[in-house]
Amino acid sequence: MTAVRQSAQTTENPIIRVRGLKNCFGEQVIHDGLDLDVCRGEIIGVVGGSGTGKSVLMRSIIGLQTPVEGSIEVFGENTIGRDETESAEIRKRWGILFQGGALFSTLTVSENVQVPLKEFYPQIDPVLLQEIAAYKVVMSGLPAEAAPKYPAELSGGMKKRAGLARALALDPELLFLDEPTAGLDPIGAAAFDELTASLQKTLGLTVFLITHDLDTLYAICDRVAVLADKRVIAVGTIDELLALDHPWIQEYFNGPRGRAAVAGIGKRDAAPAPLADQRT
Ligand SMILES: Nc1ncnc2c1ncn2[C@@H]1O[C@H](COP(=O)(O)OP(=O)(O)OP(=O)(O)O)[C@@H](O)[C@H]1O
Repeated sequence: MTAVRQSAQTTENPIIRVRGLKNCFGEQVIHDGLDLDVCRGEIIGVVGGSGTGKSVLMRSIIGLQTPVEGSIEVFGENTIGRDETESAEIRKRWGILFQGGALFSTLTVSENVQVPLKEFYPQIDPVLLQEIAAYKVVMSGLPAEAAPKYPAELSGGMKKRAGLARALALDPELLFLDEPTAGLDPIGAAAFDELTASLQKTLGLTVFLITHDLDTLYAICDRVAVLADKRVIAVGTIDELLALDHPWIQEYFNGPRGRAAVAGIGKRDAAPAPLADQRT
């Protein structure tokens, strides 16, 4: 890995530590010798061409994909090969927003948010459950009236926020977001970015964020990890990545869309949208 910025925190106390990861599907090798450290409290963007294995990496870290080789530690704990009780203890410290929100269509927003609470705290009082869910819904920028609605009654942006509310249900330390702004219009995407950044600051979250959205990378990511050639080829700030002479990195960040994203961030910084208006 070309670690263009390795702070002491990165090497001494990463919240996620991946070493020598290898993932295969049959003959197809997705990752080989992949290393990555995620620092506590950062928003790290994970980018790479389509099919480079960003989602498979996330699935490996959260235990949905068992690697062929390598080690993965989250919160300092090895996550591979743990029994159910041990892995549940680790799982309840993170929240996940899957692509598209992955809400249960037959449950209301409130009931969706209650799913992880019921899973980990089955004895919890039903009134308290409702109250926590209502709080998480509002925290995610949805109006309180969204709580009794079903996913089919929500816009795309509202579904993402509902998924985020569910991801925040257990007060996680670590939040995984898989392409959270995909399918949102630019205003909705910018609003979601603002929400992510604001929650990260307020709650002290670490955010692992897979995205193709250059605006998101420029607007809210502290560092970016680049996947190519079956591993993380570089990790650092965008400025640090731009200093690297790698054709994919140069094309990605310095191409027309990258330049447009830089110009757009200037405008966005000049006039941030108030959170109350970010309910797209
Ligand atoms: N369950 C699976 N079975 C077989 N192949 C899989 C499976 N999951 C992922 N793959 C393959 O692994 C590769 C990486 O997939 P992944 O979804 O991680 O890519 P990605 O970088 O997230 O892509 P995108 O940016 O398009 O979402 C792809 O070639 C995909 O077809």
